[in-house]
Amino acid sequence: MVKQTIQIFARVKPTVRKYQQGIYSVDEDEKSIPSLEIILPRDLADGFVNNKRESYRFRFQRIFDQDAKQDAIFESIAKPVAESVLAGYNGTIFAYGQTGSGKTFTITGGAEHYSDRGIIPRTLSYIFEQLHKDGSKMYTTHISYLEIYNECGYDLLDPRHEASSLEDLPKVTILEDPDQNIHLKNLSLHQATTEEEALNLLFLGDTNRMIAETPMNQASTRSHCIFTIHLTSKEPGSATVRHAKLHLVDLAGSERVAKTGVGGQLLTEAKYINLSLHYLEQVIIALSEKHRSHIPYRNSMMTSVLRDSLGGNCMTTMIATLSLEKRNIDESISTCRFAQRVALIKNEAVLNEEIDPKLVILRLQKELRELKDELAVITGEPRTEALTEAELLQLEKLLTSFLEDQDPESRLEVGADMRKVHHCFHHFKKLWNDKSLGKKSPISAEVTDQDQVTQDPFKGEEYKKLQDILKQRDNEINILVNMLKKEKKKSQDVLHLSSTDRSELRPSQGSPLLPGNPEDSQRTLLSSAPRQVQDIGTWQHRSSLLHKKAGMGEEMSLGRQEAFEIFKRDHADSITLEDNKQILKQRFSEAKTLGESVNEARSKIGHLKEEIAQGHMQQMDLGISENTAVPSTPDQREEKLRAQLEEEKRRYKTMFTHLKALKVEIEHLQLLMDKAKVKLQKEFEAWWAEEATNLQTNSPAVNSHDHTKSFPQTPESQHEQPWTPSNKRVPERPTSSIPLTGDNQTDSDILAFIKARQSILQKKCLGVSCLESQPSPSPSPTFPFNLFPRIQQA
Ligand SMILES: Nc1ncnc2c1ncn2[C@@H]1O[C@H](COP(=O)(O)OP(=O)(O)OP(=O)(O)O)[C@@H](O)[C@H]1O
Repeated sequence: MVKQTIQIFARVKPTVRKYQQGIYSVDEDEKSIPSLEIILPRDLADGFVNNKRESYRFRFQRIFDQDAKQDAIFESIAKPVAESVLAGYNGTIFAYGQTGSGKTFTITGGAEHYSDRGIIPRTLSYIFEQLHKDGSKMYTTHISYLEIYNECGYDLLDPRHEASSLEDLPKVTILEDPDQNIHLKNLSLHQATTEEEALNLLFLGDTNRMIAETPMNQASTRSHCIFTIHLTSKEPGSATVRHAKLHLVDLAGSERVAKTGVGGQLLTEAKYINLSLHYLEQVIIALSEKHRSHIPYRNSMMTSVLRDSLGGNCMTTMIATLSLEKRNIDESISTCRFAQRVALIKNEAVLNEEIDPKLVILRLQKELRELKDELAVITGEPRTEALTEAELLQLEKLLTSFLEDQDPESRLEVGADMRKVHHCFHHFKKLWNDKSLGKKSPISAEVTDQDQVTQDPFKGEEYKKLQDILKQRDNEINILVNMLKKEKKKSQDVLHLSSTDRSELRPSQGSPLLPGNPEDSQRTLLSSAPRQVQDIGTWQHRSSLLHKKAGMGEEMSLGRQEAFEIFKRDHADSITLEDNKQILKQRFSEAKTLGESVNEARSKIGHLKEEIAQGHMQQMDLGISENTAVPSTPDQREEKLRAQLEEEKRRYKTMFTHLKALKVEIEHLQLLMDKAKVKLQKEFEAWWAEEATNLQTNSPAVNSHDHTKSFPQTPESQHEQPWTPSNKRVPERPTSSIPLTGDNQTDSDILAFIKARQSILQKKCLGVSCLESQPSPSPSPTFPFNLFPRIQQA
């Protein structure tokens, strides 16, 4: 058992103005416990009661200041927890802090750069690396991903549901057994045999979370997410199985108080934005107070799920995320106070071991059999059913070893089963009879089987019967072999077909290791044939899921497509997308070159082996023709070849390891890009819908169903006749004719597109030459909509 208090760490998010003067200081003197001092600025302090303290000091295991990178966070915080999980203990890491303080960034990571990977992907990578290295145990890994919103649990990984809102996801409920163990009904567990499979699950869950969120339920802000890695390990031959769970928790934003209109007074506890965080705090308070017998875990779903992590069987770590800007000082102090309380909680982690249930069942079955036999002997009701073939075989073995044993003291143990006892007697009788027959006619021992057949008509019949059975078995075996051959051919065809499909996807594919187009094929890099089939499946599934989720399944009209292209081009994320695309291309070309070298090394190894084998053959031939002994020590040439072979193998191994690492990076980058694409699509859809609604309410052209009404197209005409919701001049003064269809949806699509194009053109115009021709352009002269909010903000 390991007794440990919950470890607390602080992480300060980079502020816009780096290190705001005098707001906080970090004391990380090696001799003392690291502490964070938050200093209330004078003006802020003045506003409160007179005896208000001006600075607060909080102690943490470690404080990560603004420049701390994700790899440092993983090394110091997550790696030790992952190690305990690998050893068989439960672990939890949870991030707590106000909205926007960096919880998601710390737990999952940022979507912009590969180096921004958070604790979850890095932990998965570390765990799979360790599992791969440790050949002494058999491991199985499962993943689950739970979201809790408004006291309801949702399964983010359910493969049958393609959610468009949170309610579409399967609801997860809590069940408690008599031993007070919590079970989550409806939460699916997915086996992941590789890091890649586990990352795909993380990606699926994150996409579900993003798609399901609505403006009312800003998923990451208002909900809690628990990503769990379930690890089972067993030593070969051992009956003991170890189970360990690692919860990686991204809590909802912790801003606990809202400002009321009256004097900015803080609201009371009853007005917590997030009730379950309030209950979490109550559990923490109860646990940190001595002599409290009742801990109110059951008050909320989140505390019930995390029951073991808080004061139970778990190694738990908390990361307090802080956004230390002037306006966030209250929240930051409150987060630190919460952490100080958490640090008082003691956990007792034990190894979760149990005997393999399958072995227990086998043992109990054997015991039951023996007891039944004994009972039958005692009650005088012997069992009448015939012994099974397996039982007879086992008995024959026992008899043979008993008879062959020269020790006069040896015993024949057949248990309390009368059928077996009878069988033994029968066997002995037969032996006895055979022996006495043998004594009577010693010649009989020399008689051949065939002779016996002709001599004894009864035995001849048996012999024929046996021959028939043998023939029958031969036929059966032939049929089965044919079937097997057919199956093998079928599976080879499937593999061949899939790799052909794949090569069609990749126009410039040169070798199985070298996919041609980075955009759609790196994911399968390096995989062997059966894996490739599986990879394609995963990728196609994910890709179609994505497209369906983002509404890309429906065909876009040309106008909408054009608007989407413009939206995409001008979107703030497009630079990141482009950057990642470039990095991806670069990585892919590195992988391609490396793949070529790996292939080269592989064929070189093959050639060297062949040369060595040929050398051997020549020596053997020589030995045979000259009738001399083959030299037992290798000659110089062979030694040289062997040295080259070793060198080539080393080179191959190094390059292969590098290639594997590149593959992981490429896949991660692709996940990031996929995610960014979904986000973009989603934002576009939202914007499009909003524009369409606005147009429907504002435009008389649509409302009146006048098919001949039209819309201005050129920026020039716009400048002459500005269109605003109030003057609605456009339909009255058409400058070009765009016929509308009369169908509300279609018309609003057309109108929204035209508006979008106008706005873009206008922006371009404002940005370049029109500034010169227009004496005083208004910042948003004609367009009533906020077309690209991000651009305008920028
Ligand atoms: N350490 C950091 N370095 C760089 N960027 C960061 C860091 N921490 C947070 N950010 C950025 O700040 C923004 C808000 O962070 P994040 O979404 O992680 O906050 P959060 O606490 O999870 O908020 P919420 O409660 O709404 O989920 C994101 O754009 C994120 O990329």
